[in-house]
Amino acid sequence: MMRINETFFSIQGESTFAGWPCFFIRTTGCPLRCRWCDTTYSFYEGEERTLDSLVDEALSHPAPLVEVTGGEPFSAPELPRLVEKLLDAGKTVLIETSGALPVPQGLDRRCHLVMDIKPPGSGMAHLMAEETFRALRPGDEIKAVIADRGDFDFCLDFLDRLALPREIPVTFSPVFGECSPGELAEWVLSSGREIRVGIQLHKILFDPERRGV
Ligand SMILES: C[S@@+](CC[C@H](N)C(=O)[O-])C[C@H]1O[C@@H](n2cnc3c(N)ncnc32)[C@H](O)[C@@H]1O
Ligand SMILES: Nc1nc2[nH]cc(C(=O)O)c2c(=O)[nH]1
Ligand code: SF4
Ligand SMILES: [Mg+2]
Repeated sequence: MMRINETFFSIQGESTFAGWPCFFIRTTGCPLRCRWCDTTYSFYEGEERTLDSLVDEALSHPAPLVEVTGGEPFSAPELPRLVEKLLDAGKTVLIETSGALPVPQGLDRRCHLVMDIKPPGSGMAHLMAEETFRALRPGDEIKAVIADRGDFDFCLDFLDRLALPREIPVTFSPVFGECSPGELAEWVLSSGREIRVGIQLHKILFDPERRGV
C-alpha cells in the first residue's frame, strides 16, 4: 500500500517532456517546505492505494508517460516497487524530486529523474548537496525554480561545481506569478549557458488554481 494524494491524466507541464499527455501519481507527504510550493495540499491529504491499482489505472490511459510526483516521492518507501511495476508494464516513468533526498536504494534506473536545485528563494537551499546530484545519469534532468537574480546566480554556481555531462539537460522555470518569465529569459540569454527556459505549461492550458491538472 502507498499513501497517494491524487492521480490525474493531463498534459505534462514541466521538464523536457512538457507537452506530452501524461498520467500523474502524486504521493502524500514532503519533508521540505518550499516558500512558494504550489502543492501544499499534498503534505497531509491522501488515501492508501495498492500498487497494482495504481498500475491498472496507469494502464487505463493509452499514453506511455507516467510521472510520480508529490509531495516528495523519495520519502515513500514503496516507490522502488511501484516504479518497477510501471516499467515492467511498459510505461515510461518520470520521477519529480526535490534534490534534498538521496536516490533510494534499489530504484530501477530505467526511470528518468527530474531533480530540482532549490535555490535560496525557496528557503531550502541548505538542503542541497552536490553528492545527491552526482547520482544523475544520462536520461535524467535538472530543474530549478527561480525567484530572483540571486537564485539564478546560485544555480549557475551549483551547476559549475557539479560539472555534469551535457547529456543531462537543465531547465530553469520562474516562480509562478512572482518572477518575470521574460526577465529570466534575458538572464539565460546573457549568460551564454545551455539552459532551457520552462514555463509551467499546465498553468497556461488550465486554471492555475485547479488541482488535478
Ligand atoms: C510540487 S513539486 C513535487 C515534487 C518534489 N517535491 C519537487 O519539489 O520536485 C513539483 C515541481 O513543482 C515546482 N513548483 C512548485 N511550486 C512552484 C511554483 N510556485 N512555481 C513554479 N514551480 C513550482 C517544484 O519546484 C517542482 O519542480
Ligand atoms: N500538468 C502538470 N504537469 C506537471 N509536471 C510536474 C508537476 C508536479 O506537480 O510535479 C505537474 C503538475 O502538477 N501538473
Ligand atoms: S519539495 Fe516539492 S512538494 Fe515539497 S515543499 Fe518543495 S515544491 Fe513543495
Ligand atoms: Mg504541480
